[in-house]
Amino acid sequence: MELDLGVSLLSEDSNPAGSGRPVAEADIERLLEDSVEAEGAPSAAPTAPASPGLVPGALAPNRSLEVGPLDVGGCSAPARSLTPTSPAQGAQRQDSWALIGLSGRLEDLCRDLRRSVEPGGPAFGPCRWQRRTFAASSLAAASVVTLWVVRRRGRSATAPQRSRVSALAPELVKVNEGVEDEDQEDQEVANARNTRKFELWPGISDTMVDFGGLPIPQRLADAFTERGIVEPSPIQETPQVMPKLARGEHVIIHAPTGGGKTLGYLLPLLARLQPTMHVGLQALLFVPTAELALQVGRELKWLIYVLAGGAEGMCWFNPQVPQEIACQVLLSRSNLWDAVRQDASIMVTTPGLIRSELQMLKWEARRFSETLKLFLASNLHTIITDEVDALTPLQSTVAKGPEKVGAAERVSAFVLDEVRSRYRNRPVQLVVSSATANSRKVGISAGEQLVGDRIAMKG
Ligand SMILES: Nc1ncnc2c1ncn2[C@@H]1O[C@H](COP(=O)(O)OP(=O)(O)OP(=O)(O)O)[C@@H](O)[C@H]1O
Repeated sequence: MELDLGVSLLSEDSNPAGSGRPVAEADIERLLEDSVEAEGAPSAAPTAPASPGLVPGALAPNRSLEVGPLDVGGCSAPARSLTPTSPAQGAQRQDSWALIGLSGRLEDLCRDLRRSVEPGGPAFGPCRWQRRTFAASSLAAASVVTLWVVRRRGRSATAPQRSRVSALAPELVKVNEGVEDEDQEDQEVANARNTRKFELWPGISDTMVDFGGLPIPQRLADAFTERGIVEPSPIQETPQVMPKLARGEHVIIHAPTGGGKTLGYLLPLLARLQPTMHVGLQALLFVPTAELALQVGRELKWLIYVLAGGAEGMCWFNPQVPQEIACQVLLSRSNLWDAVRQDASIMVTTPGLIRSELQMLKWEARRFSETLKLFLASNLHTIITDEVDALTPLQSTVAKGPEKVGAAERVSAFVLDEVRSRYRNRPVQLVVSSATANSRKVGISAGEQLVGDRIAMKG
């Protein structure tokens, strides 16, 4: 990890040449100016005291605010004096700086910044969604990043660094020093990055019974009994599977063929379907072949039928949606547009199909490409890759053609990029299932490659 991450973070929004170029003093100045100009009406009056050195209330025109000097990852900004030209600008600037003094905001900001510099983390997302706060507090935020990166390298911030940050915003130093245990911090950061807590089974008022650590509605347990499913299979009752999936954590499920992996990932997925405000998939499920897509689709449709309360039932998580359209199995490119039109919640498909559609749209119709991006990313919270060994480049030597090589990763990366850049860095749960018992190692490393984390599980 580079020490100048803070600088890149600053440059992401402000630097048209993209990240990486050191931020010039003019960029920092422009960020501060932008934050004043872009905010329009003054923000709500801050309820906590402003940072030391700031007088409460608006900065009067011609009254100066002293900032710096600051050294962020090798880019030094000398002390400057910012002078508002109107009372409104003064009020906004004062509010912006006062935001730095709000410890709740600060904790959020610091957490997001830590997340963004975590290796493999969703780089730069927070700059966009926290633009207001971030732009307003760029100088201080960059200092936090610098401090934190120094901590990650096992060294303390230098005394001059500390005193500069402490002079600028003492609360930032406190927040940084508040976390003593690095392991605990890492765990916290990883959890915050990966998980998104949902109410399970929203809209279902049945009694819940336990199935492998996951509460399931009584109506489903009864239907299982009729099918001869009276207790969870060994992989289904492994604590690392359904309870973790229900919490939104990434999981690699590895068990021999017929071990019950499919049900193991489908139940938590169904439990996590949410009422959504707008159009778009909630879960994308990749399988290597059309036959498998049909098989998984059939299982999903049966589960949805039972959960919806039989033939006439609507979707439990959104009573305005008929159960027939909740899950779509995509077997041809035209099916994809049916799924978009019908606003499916779960799509089961082979990644090659979506990939070829995306490629076509790139050349043919940017307008449709926007629609598809919206459909794929606006509500997405889960990507499941079944039979991962058959879908990754680790198998590329035996793959039949370029379309099969890495399509799952490419589509996942495409969708994740969309989610990160447009939807406030919303975490997406990644689930990987591998059945090839005699190539456990391949399955796990392929899974890790897709999930982007070292996660192994017993099973
Ligand atoms: N707990 C259970 N008790 C009894 N039968 C089960 C249980 N869980 C799943 N099954 C049944 O076992 C069969 C195989 O399950 P499933 O398809 O989920 O296995 P899998 O591990 O996903 O296999 P594959 O690797 O082939 O995808 C299915 O018919 C399913 O309905």
